[in-house]
Amino acid sequence: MEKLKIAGGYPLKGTVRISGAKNSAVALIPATILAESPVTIEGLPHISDVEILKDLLEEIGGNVVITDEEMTVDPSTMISMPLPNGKVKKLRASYYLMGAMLGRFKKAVIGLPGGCHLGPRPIDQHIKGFEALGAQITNEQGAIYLRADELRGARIYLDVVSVGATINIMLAAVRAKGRTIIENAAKEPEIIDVATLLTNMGAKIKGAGTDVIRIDGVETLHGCRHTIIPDRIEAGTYMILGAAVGEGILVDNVIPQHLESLIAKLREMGVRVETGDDQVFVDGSVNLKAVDIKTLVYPGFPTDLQQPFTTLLTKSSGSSVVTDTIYGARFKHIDELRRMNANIKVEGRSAIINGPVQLQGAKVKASDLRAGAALVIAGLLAEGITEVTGLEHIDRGYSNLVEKLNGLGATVWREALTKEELEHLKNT
Ligand SMILES: CC(=O)N[C@H]1[C@@H](OP(=O)(O)OP(=O)(O)OC[C@H]2O[C@@H](n3ccc(=O)[nH]c3=O)[C@H](O)[C@@H]2O)O[C@H](CO)[C@@H](O)[C@@H]1O
Ligand SMILES: C=C(OP(=O)(O)O)C(=O)O
Repeated sequence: MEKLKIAGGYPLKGTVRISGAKNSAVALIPATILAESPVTIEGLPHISDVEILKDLLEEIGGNVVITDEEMTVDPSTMISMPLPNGKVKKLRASYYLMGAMLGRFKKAVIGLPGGCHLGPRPIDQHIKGFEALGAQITNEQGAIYLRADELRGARIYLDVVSVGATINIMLAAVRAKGRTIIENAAKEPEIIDVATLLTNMGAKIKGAGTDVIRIDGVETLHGCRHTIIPDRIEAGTYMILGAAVGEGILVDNVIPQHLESLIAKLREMGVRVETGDDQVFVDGSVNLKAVDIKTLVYPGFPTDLQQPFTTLLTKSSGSSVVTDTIYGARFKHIDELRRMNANIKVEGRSAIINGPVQLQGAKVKASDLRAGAALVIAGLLAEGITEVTGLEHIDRGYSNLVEKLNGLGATVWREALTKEELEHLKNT
């Protein structure tokens, strides 16, 4: 196991290129199960979620080849192998195996998903959708058993706007008989990306990106080639970092429209942000004003940027309030930021940040992926050396992090944990 060491307190500048979106990749890869011939996905991020999904597709008999940023999946030899335990527990998106295997094989056994611990993360809306399509579902010892004689299109109203449920229902419904209508669907760009892949595979989908999606089921789906959209959360993380320690950072390969809520907030703080067709320039060498943020479903401020943004607010003058309406307990990074001298209080679903403070280097632990991003930015802002453990979380979602940061002039490196540190981590 390793830790990340960061020599903080130095300004960064230069260009960083954003990788393909994690939250698209982790749905596109399971979607390949639905095809009858090979599918190639381009622009893959180098992240552990992708590696685990590759292994899971191989476990069910798929032939998967990855060369750098491209994955080709031949799904023709796949079978509906039960996956009740093991690697499915390591990521959230293993729930997409349910929709895809139900769509193709009309049966699946998938262990309940893992992913970031952000408080309760139920999948009742996924189950409600599959049942409406005609599946019988039971939960036995932590695994979901799904079976259908046939899938029939249905009108499904989501009680909660859910990215995962919207995509999962879409995955099953493309192979159902007749029309499915998903109402109160989520509108995140990753949903459009998955619908684009499925459409290129021969599916009939209208309305992805709006809150009503119509799917007309088809008999077969075929292979195709697809390029993943840029990761708006990775891009947003580097934009926040640019505002925190940047003296001019160009974030390249980004769709600026996907980040309008963040751009508006950065400008409200006084940060200079300029947008091009597929680039965003951020200059943070200014005094930052305190602002409030409230996370919302897309196109509102993304919950996945809340934690990194909290770090930025430690540098701004005044009192800022961050409210997470999606995950009310997504504040595990706060205790670690406090160790680094941040002045933050948590009250219910909100964190109140008083700034500016000069963060100090410390030994901290990432409890989840974006907590990790928050601590890395804190380490770059802090005086002295910061050591971040819990890298397995960061590796789930940040492609080539060390290389990208050092490319901007940072001094960041990975180091093996000592025996004492390993022992200490086991006991905490
Ligand atoms: C792999 C992936 O794409 N992960 C993203 C996805 O997670 P995920 O798809 O798990 O998140 P959802 O959009 O489903 O969750 C949104 C809210 O709905 C609730 N809910 C969800 C499903 C359900 O059946 N019942 C229910 O009550 C959740 O507890 C949460 O409060 O969207 C989240 C919200 O933008 C992001 O933080 C995650 O990065
Ligand atoms: C919460 C996240 O991921 P996941 O849903 O995969 O746990 C995230 O990407 O911030």
